Amino acid sequence: MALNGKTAVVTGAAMGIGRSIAELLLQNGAKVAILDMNEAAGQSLVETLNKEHGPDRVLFLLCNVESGEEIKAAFQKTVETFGGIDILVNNAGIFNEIMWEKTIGINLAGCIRGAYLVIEHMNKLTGGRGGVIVNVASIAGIGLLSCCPVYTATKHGVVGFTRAFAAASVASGYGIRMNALCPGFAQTDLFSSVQSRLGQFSNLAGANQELIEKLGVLTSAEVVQGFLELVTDETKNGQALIVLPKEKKYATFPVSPTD
Ligand SMILES: NC(=O)C1=CN([C@@H]2O[C@H](COP(=O)(O)OP(=O)(O)OC[C@H]3O[C@@H](n4cnc5c(N)ncnc54)[C@H](O)[C@@H]3O)[C@@H](O)[C@H]2O)C=CC1
Ligand SMILES: CC/C=C\CC(=O)/C=C/C=C\C=C\C=C\[C@@H](O)[C@@H](O)C/C=C\CCC(=O)O
Repeated sequence: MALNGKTAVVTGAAMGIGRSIAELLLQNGAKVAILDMNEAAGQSLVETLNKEHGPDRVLFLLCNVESGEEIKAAFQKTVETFGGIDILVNNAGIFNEIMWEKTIGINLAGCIRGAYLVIEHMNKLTGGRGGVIVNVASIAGIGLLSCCPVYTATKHGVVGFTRAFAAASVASGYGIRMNALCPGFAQTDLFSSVQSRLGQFSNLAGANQELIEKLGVLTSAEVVQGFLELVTDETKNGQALIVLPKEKKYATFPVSPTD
């Protein structure tokens, strides 16, 4: 899929990894709707991006991904403004083992909510032109992080959802691909706040620090290297792309237990 002239929606894009994804999409000729619950950061980013990329290519929409109504309204506004939705990036996420139900509601349910609500705009069976969804998961969606069982569960959930949705979409003829981006640690506000939000297993902060030192820390700009491949390469569906400071690789999964 060539990006020039396509329309993308990126959740949680006012800052961090989502912001870098929005910038990359704009640099490649796409129009972008930035959805976020941080209105001040979102508005300020749109002013900056309008100056860099010209008017009428970026839209900020206040949206909490915990609300299906707000996501639905934001998608509708995007379609009215840009004429459709070709790409959805479910990026909004939090790290909070103390408020663990909220973590599930945003990281996992928010992703499912976004995907199910964008189907009506993309589904080839109902007049849509197809599209691609990228879910921002984490390496914690492939392996474990013992300091944060809930965060780990949400990201494993996102990877499982991605693989099953991708297969279901092919089997149903929707014309919608879905892939997961799985970065290691990245220098963002979420990363900086981890120590104060560990909750039940805050005793394992030291082990987490050792893992951070072992794996290294990415910049947001480095994280999104590989993102374009998941969007543009039509052969990529149901894939999970791991991004670390020194390598990028696709995750491999065990064969079906029933084979
Ligand atoms: N920073 C890291 O080390 C890693 C982050 N990730 C994932 O990347 C994604 C982005 O994380 P970061 O950029 O690090 O975080 P961040 O905290 O820097 O940015 C997250 C953005 O999402 C927005 N947001 C949060 N809750 C929201 C909600 N309910 N509705 C709408 N917007 C909401 C925030 O306002 C913020 O603009 C998350 O899904 C995170 O789990 C994955 C691997 C590593
Ligand atoms: C603490 C979370 C901070 C930021 C968000 C995030 O998603 C970061 C993920 C970064 C790296 C995850 C690495 C996971 C690696 C595992 O697959 C194993 O290779 C690690 C093996 C043992 C770790 C044992 C332990 O966690 O104590």
